[in-house]
Amino acid sequence: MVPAVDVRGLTRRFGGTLALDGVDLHVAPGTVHGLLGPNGAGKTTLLRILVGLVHSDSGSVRVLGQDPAAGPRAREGVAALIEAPRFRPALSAEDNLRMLADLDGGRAAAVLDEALATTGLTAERRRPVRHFSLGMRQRLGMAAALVREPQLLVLDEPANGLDPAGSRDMLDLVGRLAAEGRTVLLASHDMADVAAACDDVTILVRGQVARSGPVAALRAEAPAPAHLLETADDARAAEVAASLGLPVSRTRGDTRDDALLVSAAQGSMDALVAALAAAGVPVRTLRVQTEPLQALFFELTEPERAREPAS
Ligand SMILES: Nc1ncnc2c1ncn2[C@@H]1O[C@H](COP(=O)(O)OP(=O)(O)OP(=O)(O)O)[C@@H](O)[C@H]1O
Repeated sequence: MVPAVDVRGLTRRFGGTLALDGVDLHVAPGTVHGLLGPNGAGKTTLLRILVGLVHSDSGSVRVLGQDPAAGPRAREGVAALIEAPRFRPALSAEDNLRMLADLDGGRAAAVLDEALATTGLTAERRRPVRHFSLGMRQRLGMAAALVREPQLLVLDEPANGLDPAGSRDMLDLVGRLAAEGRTVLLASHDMADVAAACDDVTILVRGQVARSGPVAALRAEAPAPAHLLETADDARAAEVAASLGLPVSRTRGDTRDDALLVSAAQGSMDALVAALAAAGVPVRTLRVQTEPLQALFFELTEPERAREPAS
């Protein structure tokens, strides 16, 4: 099967900045692939190269088996939402879509209706876009990508500007598109979103791939996660944790100002809970505070900070 994205040794320099430095990226068809990285890591540059907006300096790039730099015909089947989409403010949502996608014919009307419905914009379709909020523009950007009926969707921070409900809807939409057999490559700063929505993830750091693989494998590789612990007697609980050699610090709790933070693997947490029970200290709350992917991300991007005890 032809990979949706096959990038090898990709390099791109802007003046003195090496934005991409020997990047390899493989995205299997029908999967959702997340691209994570701190500000300036090269995510947007990589996505822009994949859709032919920026050229590479060296390396090989194949998107749906084609070289995206070869021209628009080579990019058929690919649609993107990168940066704030631009629309004609005086035109309605549907007129903007019609114009952007250069739609005509019967099939086009059905595609347009479906794109508006999928992005939750049916009721707003006749409103001029100048009245749209940032989140509605983002949805319309997604609709504009969908009217092209892409096999591969390239999304740069698709939940940007969306409220929590909109952000959840966007994730659900990504899941539905993948279930239809489409491939999605999305850059995001939200680890929880990536962990929830993606099959695979690539972490870029300073233009290089720091890690790439299935989300489950990367989570398993993550350092011991921080657990939030609330008990009936935190002072005693801290002593019990310390006696087991577990790093413990104070933090703000879910239900009150004071709680404990214990960084340990699952097995050690099981032992702690048993020890607390034996010491007569009831546990009220115990949950993972840091998403494992986030812990791995911090270890890769800020190794000094990741090793500091939480305060
Ligand atoms: N057109 C450009 N001209 C000069 N430098 C650029 C250009 N585009 C990107 N860069 C630089 O390349 C590096 C990578 O930028 P890029 O936007 O790809 O990172 P990013 O991972 O998408 O960051 P963010 O999370 O902030 O969006 C940065 O140092 C940026 O300043």
